[in-house]
Amino acid sequence: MKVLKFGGSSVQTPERIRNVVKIVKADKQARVVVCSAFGGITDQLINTAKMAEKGDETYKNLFKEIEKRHIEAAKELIEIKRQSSVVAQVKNLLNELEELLEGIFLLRELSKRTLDNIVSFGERFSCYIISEYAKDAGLQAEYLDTRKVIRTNSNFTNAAVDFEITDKLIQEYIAQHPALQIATGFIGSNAEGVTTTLGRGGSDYTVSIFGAALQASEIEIWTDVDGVMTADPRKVAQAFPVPTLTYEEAMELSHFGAKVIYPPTMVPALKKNIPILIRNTFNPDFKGSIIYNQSSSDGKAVKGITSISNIALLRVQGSGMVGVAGVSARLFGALAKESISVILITQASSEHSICFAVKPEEAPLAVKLINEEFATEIQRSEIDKVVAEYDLSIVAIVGENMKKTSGVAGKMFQSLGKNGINITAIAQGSSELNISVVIKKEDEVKALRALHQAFFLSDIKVINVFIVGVGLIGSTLLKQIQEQKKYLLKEYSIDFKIIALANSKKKLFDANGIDLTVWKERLFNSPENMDMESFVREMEQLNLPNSVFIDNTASSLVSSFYERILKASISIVTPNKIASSGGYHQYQNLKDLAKKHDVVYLYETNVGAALPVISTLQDLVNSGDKILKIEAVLSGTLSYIFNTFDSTKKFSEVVKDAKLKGYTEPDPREDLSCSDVARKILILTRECGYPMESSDVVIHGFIPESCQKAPSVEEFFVELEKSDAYFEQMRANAEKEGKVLRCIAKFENGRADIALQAVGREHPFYQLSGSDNIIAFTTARYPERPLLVKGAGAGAEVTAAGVFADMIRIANYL
Ligand SMILES: NC(=O)C1=CN([C@@H]2O[C@H](COP(=O)(O)OP(=O)(O)OC[C@H]3O[C@@H](n4cnc5c(N)ncnc54)[C@H](O)[C@@H]3O)[C@@H](O)[C@H]2O)C=CC1
Ligand SMILES: N[C@@H](CC=O)C(=O)O
Ligand code: NA
Repeated sequence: MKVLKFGGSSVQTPERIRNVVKIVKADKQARVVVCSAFGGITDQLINTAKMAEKGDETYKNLFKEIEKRHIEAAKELIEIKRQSSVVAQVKNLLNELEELLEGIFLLRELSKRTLDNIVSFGERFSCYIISEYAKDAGLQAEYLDTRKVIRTNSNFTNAAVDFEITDKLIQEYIAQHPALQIATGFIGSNAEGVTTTLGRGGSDYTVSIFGAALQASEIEIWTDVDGVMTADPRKVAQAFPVPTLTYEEAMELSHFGAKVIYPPTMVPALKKNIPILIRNTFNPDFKGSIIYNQSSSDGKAVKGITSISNIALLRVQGSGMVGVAGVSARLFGALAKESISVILITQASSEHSICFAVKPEEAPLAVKLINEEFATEIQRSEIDKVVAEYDLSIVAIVGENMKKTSGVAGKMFQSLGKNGINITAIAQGSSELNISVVIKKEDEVKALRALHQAFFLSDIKVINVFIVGVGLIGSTLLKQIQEQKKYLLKEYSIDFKIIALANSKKKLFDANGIDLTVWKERLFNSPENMDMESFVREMEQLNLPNSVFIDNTASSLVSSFYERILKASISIVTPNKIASSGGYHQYQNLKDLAKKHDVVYLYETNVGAALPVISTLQDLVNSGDKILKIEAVLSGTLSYIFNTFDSTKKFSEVVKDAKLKGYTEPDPREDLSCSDVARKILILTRECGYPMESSDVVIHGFIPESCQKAPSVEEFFVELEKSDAYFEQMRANAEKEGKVLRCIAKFENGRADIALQAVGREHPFYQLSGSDNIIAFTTARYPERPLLVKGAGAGAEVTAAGVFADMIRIANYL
């Protein structure tokens, strides 16, 4: 035998009622069906009564609405030949309600007793109409006004059930009434037969009472969600229903906001050990959640993540508390006197402070009470004056199996830490059913998402990506991400979600992720103009976990925001060399900030594009090797130029060709003037531990002064053409000696310089082609034959691939 309950949203409209009856009809074991008032009616009844109490005559309009809704529902649901008698019965009830309201209006008085009576009409209307419709639908059904069987005390609006009498009344009634009972939720009556209501959670409680009294095999609570969810789906989109949970887990989860079921309503079921199923009326084929007394064997330590959005934290501390008995008794006694409920408590074993959370609206009174209670100690400076901290949230993970599993707390704190979420207080009940942390309110949703990710989606790691710069490198990167998306998801469970894109003109944000097949159109058509300040602000405000910022520009304005971005606990990947080659202090500061905020700052493509140059150097240094010398060809552009330039080509043509092939900087003067190489060798010296500045790098430039000084890229090319003969001469001279030209950067004995050199066959840099870079590390461990890194050092594909590889490194770290 089963008992079922359908809440207000399940019986909101005639169409939904038809669906409910269909579900009931399909269930041969259903014995009692408890229903709530039609969705919204209870509140409307209360409002109507309150308006009448105030003498506001427009209460009559509200009453008319209530009247209309029920008569229309009856007309729509009941077959023609029985309609008039059912409508007449509804009208009788409505007349009774109308008279009651009139009485309130005349007397201007609304007692709790009267309010209970008024509110009871909601369930009486709905269950009567539903029972009549059920008959039409072919069920042998009857209306049960539960005031006949649920006996309570006279604590109106929140009456306590007398189980001894109630159980007996229910058992007798059901024994005498073989038809399916459509029973009113929420209401009962006292010993004198006066109507009462059961307080919060009303109809859930009713079905639990019936289930327990009848020793039902199951209690089904039909609602508008798929079950008890792993997290609030309005805050965590990936939340999913928990298949099984214990009564205790359900209570913990419900206590903290997941309002699927009101905890006390489970008590009768729990006492008789009756499973409670949570089912979705809008998705009846889904099996929902089962709440019973077996802890699950699926190995999942955490069942759900939940939160209380707004709390205040109070701290009572001082030397006068250490080892003194009775402090907490006085503290919580003072709060209890004013019925202030304490949500969470922590005390360190030093006994120096007690910290606890209350509702923010109760905090001022709590502060006052405590300061009064401990006035003497405060005056003697034994206890500090207590103050409240506001705008905080509690986030908790819940699960019975946590006590059997190690590392759960570690995982919780790690995932919060990595997302820059600071923990103000921690509490774990000794039952180990719940670990709660107090954090800033603004971090609540981020924390829920990060924890949900860590505990439930560990199979798929979503990395939220913000990209500025979608030129050559940026657009190639997007293409690569799109091509590789499926593979990364399948092989590594990494999901790069592009949340924002921008170029120098437009920006586009979409918290649901931007579809990479249409990013160009979307960015182009975006109504939002780009400015870095608002881009960063929006990124900060979104406050998404596992966020990564990608800078694919060559802009110093963009890199000037890195500091702020790292401080917001957002990792950075960039091929832009400006930050790493600016002031040494800034370079070091960014590295320190990344460490401090537990995020990652990667810039491998600053030198040699995707070639493992910086990481190799870091490995050498970190493992204790000593760098004696670095000699390198660090410009893909210059390498390409000198590998391609021969007697058949003009120098200026080859430079244009390099630009076309995507090797040059956005401004090719930077390549030709060696300032790009200077930046790269400077970065390498810094990675070796030398605090060098760009002015310390000596450049023996080789382009004529007129080119060097050209005020624009166009004029630069004009000047370059004028110098074609000069470059041809340089090349021919080298060729005569059997040599080739190479722009070589060198770092040795703390000194860095760059010069164009003619090298012969014996030189390790002689054999280069395309945009090859080569880097030779002579170290204590590689003294004679240096460690060489060689390969294409510029170009869109390799550079984007290097950026992508850094992103994957971060994804693996987060
Ligand atoms: N081409 C290559 O082989 C390599 C390039 N790099 C670096 O990659 C970066 C990008 O180079 P490319 O893609 O060739 O440049 P690009 O000129 O093709 O694209 C730059 C992008 O940045 C955007 N942008 C510029 N200033 C901006 C601002 N203030 N705010 C927002 N967006 C801005 C532009 O609108 C454009 O979308 C540069 O820092 C370059 O040094 C690094 C290694 C190799
Ligand atoms: N313009 C650069 C690109 C890589 O940093 C080069 O030519 O090497
Ligand atoms: Na590199």
